[in-house]
Amino acid sequence: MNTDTKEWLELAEIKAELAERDWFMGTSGNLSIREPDGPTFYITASGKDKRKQTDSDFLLVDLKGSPVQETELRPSAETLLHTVIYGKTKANCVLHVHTVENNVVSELYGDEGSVTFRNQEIIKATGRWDEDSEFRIPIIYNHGDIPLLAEKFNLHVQDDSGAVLIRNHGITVWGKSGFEAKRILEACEFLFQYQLLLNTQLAHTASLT
Ligand SMILES: CSCCC(=O)C(=O)COP(=O)(O)O
Ligand SMILES: [Zn+2]
Repeated sequence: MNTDTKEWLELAEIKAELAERDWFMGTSGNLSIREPDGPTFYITASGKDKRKQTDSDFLLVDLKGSPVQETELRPSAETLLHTVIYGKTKANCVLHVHTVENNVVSELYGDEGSVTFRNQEIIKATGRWDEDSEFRIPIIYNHGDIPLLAEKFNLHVQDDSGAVLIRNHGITVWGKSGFEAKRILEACEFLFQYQLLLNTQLAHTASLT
């Protein structure tokens, strides 16, 4: 496996940054980046500690998620979600992380099927620049059957950038570049932390009155 292509190095850099944030607890998370205009993408190997940097962190797969080169590595168990995005959008990077905050938000708002943010400057980081922009993140059930999960996930993939929460599991975001995908992911996690802190403060204030 060629480990010094531009895409490999970019994905390795993103992975290191997300690891620095401690967003890969318990081997969770998976990341991918598409080869330029290509039908192949690099994806994290399954089950690894993504905080570690090694020459076998990623493997190259096709749009069905099958390795295109001889390898002992297994692609991420959630590769199908990445193939859904690359198959129907012009996205070039997909990031999936489990954080306590994204899990708690997904549980709090899961019955509503989505969580919507408004009146937050950081919404601009998702590409929504109007003052009254809303940012709605769908929340889907965490089906253990990955093809079924991918089918449900597919219903929320239309644009070249976006985000979907999987209930009590994690978030998957995508963008036209690694930079955009990371920016959206960071904005989402900011909004989750804000919402949880706000809920706590409001509950505290209510308990005093
Ligand atoms: C250990 S978390 C369960 C699997 C998961 O949700 C995940 O994100 C990591 O799976 P992978 O096969 O990509 O390592
Ligand atoms: Zn996961």
